[in-house]
Amino acid sequence: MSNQTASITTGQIGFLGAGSIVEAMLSGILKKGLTAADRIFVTNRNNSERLEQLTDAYGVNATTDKLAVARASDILILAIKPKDAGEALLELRGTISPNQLIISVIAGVPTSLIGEWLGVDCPIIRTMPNTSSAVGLSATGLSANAFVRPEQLALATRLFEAIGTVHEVAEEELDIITGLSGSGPAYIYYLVEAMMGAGATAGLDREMARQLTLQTVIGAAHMLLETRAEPALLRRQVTSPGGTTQAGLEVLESYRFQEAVTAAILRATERAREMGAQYR
Ligand SMILES: NC(=O)C1=CN([C@@H]2O[C@H](COP(=O)(O)OP(=O)(O)OC[C@H]3O[C@@H](n4cnc5c(N)ncnc54)[C@H](O)[C@@H]3O)[C@@H](O)[C@H]2O)C=CC1
Ligand SMILES: O=C(O)[C@@H]1CCC=N1
Repeated sequence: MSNQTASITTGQIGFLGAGSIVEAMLSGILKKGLTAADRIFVTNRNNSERLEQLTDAYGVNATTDKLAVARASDILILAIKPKDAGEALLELRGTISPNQLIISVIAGVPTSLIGEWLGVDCPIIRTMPNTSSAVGLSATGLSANAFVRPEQLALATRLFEAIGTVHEVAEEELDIITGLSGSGPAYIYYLVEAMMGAGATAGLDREMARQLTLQTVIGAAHMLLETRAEPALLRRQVTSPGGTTQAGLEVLESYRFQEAVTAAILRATERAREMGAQYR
């Protein structure tokens, strides 16, 4: 089966911001053939070395002329930090027309505030992908404001479906999605760091500990997907009474592992809400 998807737009796609999430999205979008690299324009605050790096790696166009990119983009993807959003979008005031589609990946910042900064009633789709976009495995949530037409929502959905799964949600839920699956890859990497480190500390070759850990994570994810069984049931199937897993889980429980993970996700969600309010 081909990995390629038909091109989703003949127009120009601009990225305001050229950081980690943009690189992950570019990589996924181009791998899937969603559009030609020469239809993509990337811009950032003033780091021309970074722009050159993206041009070399992906063949996209890059410029520090943000206003030109904003004006010429049929789809403008906002990928700047929440703290920079106000300044950056106020700079674009007067350049955006209601015919353009704005897609934001900015954590915490509501569509109402983006529209206010841009000074125009335009279609805005707020999204929360994650960096697994680079390998076509993002878990993305998205929500459209009242100006988005059905075909624009369909286009954005196709764009994110090409780099992972998509859930359309109420806008308030995006803050939870930010804490859960936007930040989520970092929690998994943190666990993997600990597992690999423990394997090596206990005496395994580091590369072998890495391979065993990764295969364990992939295997567990596939078990959850393919059997559709509850994680608690799959956990019990691994846990022989009085055995090694029970001994290990008891230690995790003594460190309140589940409480820690729950608190982390709730705190990240709260932080998304704080950022939306803090930077307005
Ligand atoms: N990194 C991640 O896993 C994810 C990040 N996000 C969101 O994406 C946004 C970007 O995050 P990262 O890529 O991680 O950040 P980053 O720090 O790697 O990149 C930010 C980019 O914005 C540019 N920038 C700053 N001010 C600007 C301005 N005034 N005009 C134009 N460009 C400007 C910077 O030059 C840089 O290229 C954030 O709002 C974040 O919440 C969303 C999903 C996942
Ligand atoms: O850490 C952050 O704020 C961003 C949003 C989700 C992932 N990274």
